[in-house]
Amino acid sequence: MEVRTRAPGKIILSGEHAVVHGSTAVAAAIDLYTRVSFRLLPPSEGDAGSVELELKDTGLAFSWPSSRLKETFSFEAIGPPLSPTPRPCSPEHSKLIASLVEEQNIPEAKIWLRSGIHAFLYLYTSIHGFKPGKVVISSELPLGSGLGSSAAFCVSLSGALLALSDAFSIDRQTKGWLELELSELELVNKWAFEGEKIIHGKPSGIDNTVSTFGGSMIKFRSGELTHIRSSTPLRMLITNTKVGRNTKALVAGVSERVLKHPDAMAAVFRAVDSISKELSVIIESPTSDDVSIIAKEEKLEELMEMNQGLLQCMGVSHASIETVLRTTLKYKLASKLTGAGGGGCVLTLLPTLLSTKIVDKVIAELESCGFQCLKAEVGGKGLEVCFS
Ligand SMILES: Nc1ncnc2c1ncn2[C@@H]1O[C@H](COP(=O)(O)OP(=O)(O)OP(=O)(O)O)[C@@H](O)[C@H]1O
Ligand SMILES: C[C@@](O)(CCO)CC(=O)[O-]
Ligand SMILES: [Mg+2]
Repeated sequence: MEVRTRAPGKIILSGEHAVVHGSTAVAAAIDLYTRVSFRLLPPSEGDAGSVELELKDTGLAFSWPSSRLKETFSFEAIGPPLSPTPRPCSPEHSKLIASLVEEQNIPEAKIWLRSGIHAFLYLYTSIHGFKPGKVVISSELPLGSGLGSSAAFCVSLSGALLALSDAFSIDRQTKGWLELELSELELVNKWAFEGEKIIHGKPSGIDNTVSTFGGSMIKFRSGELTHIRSSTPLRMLITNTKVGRNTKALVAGVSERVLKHPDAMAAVFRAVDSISKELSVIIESPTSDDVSIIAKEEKLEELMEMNQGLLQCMGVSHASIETVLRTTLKYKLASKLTGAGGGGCVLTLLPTLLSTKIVDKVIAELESCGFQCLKAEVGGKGLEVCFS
């Protein structure tokens, strides 16, 4: 039996980084997905089989003989890797996994894949031990660009692994895409969070939570999710600066600034918290006509600009992001970075009454700078599962 899963990426409308330090953030799923297919392989005679991973986006495939995994994890200090409940990857466990990743000779140019492969091995062996199996992963999301590719990777992977485990009492004969029960989604989210810890270092959990549960829009603070409903659909342009960056390093950079300037940074995080709270109230506020829609969108634009200013204070903007901000401002459009920053993606609010002609002009100018503009629906389903 094979299981397929898909989990969405996300945009953060306000509160990235500050959310790691306890502030409120507002985010939504987008309709770009990471997809996983997984099947357990029958061991052949005289051979215990292998755990195989194919990463379609990079054209790379990896394989670990089950016997090699067994031998590595026989190290007494960590005990068997199988775990019925989500738990963090201990430093000893992490060292053993790092040695298994090391053996794979990942090309130097793709060394950034290491953390994802590390998370894969941790989740696979924790949920299925050394059982041979094959996992194939592909994504519509740009990787390492602020749209939550790491969370979509961990959620779709955890969902697929759990769907073929004893942890789920799901009817595997049902055809088509299924949404899981709340308790099953919660379990997926917890495992995905452990995977995100391996990739991000110190994640807030917002990305995996949005990817797991989806919904129209969410407010997130200290692990708590509240669904909010936008009274008018928001149109966002996503511009990928194509400048590569790494969330773990950016999150660590902000923590260093907190150590150096604790009072100033606490004030910055408080300001972000207020912005996110106000943003969520405005998003939910009813609109009756064009005048009230324009007023609402102007407030949202101002809050996005204020949040961007504070992200600059945190040291996570980038010259490429500033170029996008300057370009969209020429058309009186407000933008902010989304996700970890340092390059990656920028959000621009496209007001409801903005003409298609202007949108096309902005996109053409941004693309002439070498950036890539993406159109994505804001809000949508979280993790889905399909058996075949
Ligand atoms: N489809 C995929 N195939 C292989 N590895 C992936 C895939 N998606 C994510 N990854 C892993 O996640 C890492 C990118 O995660 P990172 O958190 O830096 O960026 P992001 O999640 O796209 O952005 P943000 O965290 O700002 O939303 C990659 O380096 C890789 O290890
Ligand atoms: C930068 C950050 O706030 C969002 C990354 O999408 C990190 C996190 O919350 O885990
Ligand atoms: Mg990430």
